[in-house]
Amino acid sequence: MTLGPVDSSKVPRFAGPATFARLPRLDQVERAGVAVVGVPFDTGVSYRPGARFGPAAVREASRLLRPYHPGLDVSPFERVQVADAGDIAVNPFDIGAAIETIEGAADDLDARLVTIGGDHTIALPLLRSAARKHGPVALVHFDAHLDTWDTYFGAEYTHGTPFRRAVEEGILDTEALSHVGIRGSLYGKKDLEEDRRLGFGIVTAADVLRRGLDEVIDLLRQRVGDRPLYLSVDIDVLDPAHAPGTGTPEAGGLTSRELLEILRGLAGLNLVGADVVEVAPAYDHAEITSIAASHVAYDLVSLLALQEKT
Ligand SMILES: N=C(N)NCCCC(=O)O
Ligand SMILES: [Zn+2]
Ligand SMILES: [Zn+2]
Repeated sequence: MTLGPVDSSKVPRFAGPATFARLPRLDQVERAGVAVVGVPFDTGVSYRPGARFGPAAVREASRLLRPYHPGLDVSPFERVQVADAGDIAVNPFDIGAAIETIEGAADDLDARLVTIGGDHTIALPLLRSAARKHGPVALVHFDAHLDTWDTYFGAEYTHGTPFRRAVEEGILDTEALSHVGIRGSLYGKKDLEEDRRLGFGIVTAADVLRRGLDEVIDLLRQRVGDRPLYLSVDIDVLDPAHAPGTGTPEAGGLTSRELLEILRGLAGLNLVGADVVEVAPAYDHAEITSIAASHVAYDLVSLLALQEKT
């Protein structure tokens, strides 16, 4: 038996504290198989700040999530105990210290994690922790941006550089790395050359439109195979119409429907952890972005739940 969300037919959805999907806190359950954890950190951003308020906004926007996922035919919170592990208390003044804290907290949490950011810097310590448990992991990275740049103002640990650091550290399986949703201006053609040299394959936002969802899903599944897989979702992979509340928006992105369909197409892969990052609520309107992110997180939880034997 699992302890599920607060029953919305008994306690109105808009009442009470906002845990993710109104789930129990981690300290209210004996053990969780899947934990949703927040990382309120945005010291790594290159443009608009504000993703430190992402976890709180996504939890608020998650009040309307219901317990059955028809697209994946699963009741995730029955299939596995899911709990909200709260926020990791990270140092907002010291990026290195924050990275260390995130890595340690992820190691200590005895559950598969869906992490809510926070800016994209946080993917690096989360990948380190995943690789410590599973060995180098495959990555499907949804983003408008490559995030394989080298440095900003001489800084190595930023939201534009986590995946280059991860390849350098040997924590990614370089046979199985994909970006999805890439678009927008670059610093130069060499950005793409270096990204390819690191081992990444790119599905651009235009590819999603022109090649279509099924072909894209097939390609991603083939590249991942049965390797342990980490999914990282930068909410700016969505078009600014679908996610205005983010720090580095780029025109011409995916719809939330396309993103959710691709995620569902990855069901059955050996998912070991996931994040959704870069929600900056100050630029949001009518919770458009945080609702999209809460649905992404629900799909990620559901994908993890599906892997549990019944
Ligand atoms: N990870 C995100 N969202 N953005 C990276 C943008 C890096 C840049 O300013 O060039
Ligand atoms: Zn991005
Ligand atoms: Zn990113």
